[in-house]
Amino acid sequence: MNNESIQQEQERMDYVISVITEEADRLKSEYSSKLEIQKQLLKQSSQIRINNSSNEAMWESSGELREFEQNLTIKSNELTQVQNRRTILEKMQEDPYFGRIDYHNVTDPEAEQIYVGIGSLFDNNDNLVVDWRAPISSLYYEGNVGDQVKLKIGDRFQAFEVDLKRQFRVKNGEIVGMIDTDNVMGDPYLMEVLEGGSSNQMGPVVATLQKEQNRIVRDTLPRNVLIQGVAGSGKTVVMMQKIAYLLYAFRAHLKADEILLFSPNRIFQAYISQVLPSLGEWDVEGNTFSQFIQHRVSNYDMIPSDIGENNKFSTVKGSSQYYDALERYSRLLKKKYLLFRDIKREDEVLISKEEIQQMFKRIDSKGSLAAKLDILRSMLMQRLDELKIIHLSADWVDDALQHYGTDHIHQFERQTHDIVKMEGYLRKQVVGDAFRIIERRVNSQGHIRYIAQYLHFLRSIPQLIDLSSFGITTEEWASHVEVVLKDMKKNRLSLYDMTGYYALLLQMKGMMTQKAYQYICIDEIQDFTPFQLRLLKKLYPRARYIMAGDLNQNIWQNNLDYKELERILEEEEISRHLLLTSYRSTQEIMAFADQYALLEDHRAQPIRSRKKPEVLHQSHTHFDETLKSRLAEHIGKGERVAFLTPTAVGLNEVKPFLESWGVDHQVISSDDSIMNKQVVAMPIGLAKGLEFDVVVACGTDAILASLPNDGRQQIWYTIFSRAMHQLYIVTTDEQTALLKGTNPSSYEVL
Ligand SMILES: Nc1ncnc2c1ncn2[C@@H]1O[C@H](COP(=O)(O)OP(=O)(O)OP(=O)(O)O)[C@@H](O)[C@H]1O
Repeated sequence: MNNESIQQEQERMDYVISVITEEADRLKSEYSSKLEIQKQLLKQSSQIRINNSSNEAMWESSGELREFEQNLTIKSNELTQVQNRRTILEKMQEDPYFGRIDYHNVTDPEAEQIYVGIGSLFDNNDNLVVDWRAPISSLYYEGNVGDQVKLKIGDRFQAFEVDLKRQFRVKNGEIVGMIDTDNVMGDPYLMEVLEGGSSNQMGPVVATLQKEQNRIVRDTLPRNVLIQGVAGSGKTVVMMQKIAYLLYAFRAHLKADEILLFSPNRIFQAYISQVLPSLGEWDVEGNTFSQFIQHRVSNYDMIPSDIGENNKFSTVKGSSQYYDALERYSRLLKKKYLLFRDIKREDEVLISKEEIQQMFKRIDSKGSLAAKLDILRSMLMQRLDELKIIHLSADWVDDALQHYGTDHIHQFERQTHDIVKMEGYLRKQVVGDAFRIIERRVNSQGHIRYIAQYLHFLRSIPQLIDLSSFGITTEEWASHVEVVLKDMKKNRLSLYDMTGYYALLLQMKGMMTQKAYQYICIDEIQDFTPFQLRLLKKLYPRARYIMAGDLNQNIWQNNLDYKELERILEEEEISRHLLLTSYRSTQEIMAFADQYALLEDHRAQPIRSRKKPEVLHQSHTHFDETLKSRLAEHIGKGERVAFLTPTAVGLNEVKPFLESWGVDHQVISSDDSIMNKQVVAMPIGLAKGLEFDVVVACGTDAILASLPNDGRQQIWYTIFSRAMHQLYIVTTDEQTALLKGTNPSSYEVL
């Protein structure tokens, strides 16, 4: 590339930056004046009062208030839009675009040119920068020089030929690298990005998004999408870019808060939290499934769980059979087994549970259990109205009247000028006050013993599910229910029971008000149980599902297979993609890790090479010194190092080493930690989806032996594939079971 072209490109970039700065300055003052208006409106809103001097005045003033509130919402949306655009412009001032494409329409030889960046920019009618998500920008991702690419522009397909593909590397508005790429060279900037260091936060990947990834990002037709792929193949990257793409492509109909994104844990959630904002998309709701359920069952604490603690009981509770059992049980509840409690005023039974049971039986409803319970609720409210009339002359009302303050009585007297009427009013008030709380309880179905009902459901499981197919005897199940009961008494529930309990609540209470998400995006889908997914489908039946996962990383042994997934999504179309190129780890790391992969056809195709993984035996005398000196080298280069163990128990082996070494480090053993140190130690359950420059895989054979056989390979595969550049494996001794069956030429022994 000659200096003249670099200079020309820099001149153009300088001009583009000046246009960006102009728009940014204009928006700055627009923002200030809009903010001022907003403040004024807020001030006014606090002064508005509903005029209730007459019905007419009340209607009029409440209409005004509504109009005022609408206006306020519009203004606040405008303010957010301006602010979002300002943030994008701020980023573009530093790095206005990353690519240029020269092309022509095959039916028209006139040459065209676009510059592609994270946002669009216009100078009068000139499109100085095209958003990476615009249809024409696909040429940057799909086209190599000389290629013909068919694109759907508007509603028709057109074919384009790429004449030039230029990539820029820009720092603070200066072009520091510029390359014209062709088919032969591949993507040199991609290699540069991949050779770079890892970070505490994932960034957007728009400049080097690959063709196969771009296709998935832009494929919006199918209702449901499943992105499968080997570790580090960019499943998360694609999912995040796809969300940003959807928000651009359907901006007229889709708002960011209509997308719900599930992450495997909160540490990962923090890791990806900046990707969408840096693409100009805020407000996508992120959640872990545990948080999602805990938020809905707030009266219980969730018992934390670790890999290997999942036992045969959780397998049952995560299964589709358990969900079927719950639905059958709910149908049975329409006829019998519902557990009610008396409706009482203090100690006095107003409506006994037997009476409620009779009322429920009398309801002839063809609808759901929830609908039948809703009818019951109305009947109970009616009954309470009758009881209120009866209670007007009750002794307890007489007693209450004795204790009424004289001021209160005088006030009524003044209003009525009639002693008999006054007493009537007072009695109504006393009864009304006493019944209000009872009515509220009935309204929220407080007469149903939900917790007891869930326990009853648990106890009924042997009649509803063939437990022997899960290797469980009826006696074992019964003693397990006792354990759950003990936990419930301490206000604790496992994720599995909390989910089951919530699903049963939904059957009884109906769907309650659920937000209408248009898209549910699930990363690490293999970590979900069939039960959890059926619950989500029940909650959001009309949502489209975008899912990413890798069965080789099924460390929780949740028994989800993709056939089951189709059934759960009710045979709706699922567009499947398989990504095999590994962008994260080197060829040597993946060659080693692949020996632990269960799926034959999911073999990684890495594109970088470095050193083979190195094995260190703890029993060797120089173990400590060797490991320390190796790691010190990495740390000196600014690389991030993670000690990863199969379970939290494994951390006990790592801690003494790190403490005696004295290196600044962080031991992460719970989901709510913030990862911020260069050296960390954590169990793999918390490192799902993360990556580090260097991984030290630790875990003695004793820990391994405590894990169920089935999940071990997936655990090791997941641990090894977190490493980008270098992998160390620490074993207890030379005869370790861990390396049995692996090819000795795939690693070095230190
Ligand atoms: N096209 C790309 N350009 C640059 N980097 C990429 C690209 N695709 C993926 N990467 C990088 O590869 C790494 C792995 O990506 P990502 O985490 O999305 O993979 P994954 O398939 O979700 O992995 P896992 O299943 O192990 O969680 C990240 O550092 C990501 O930034």
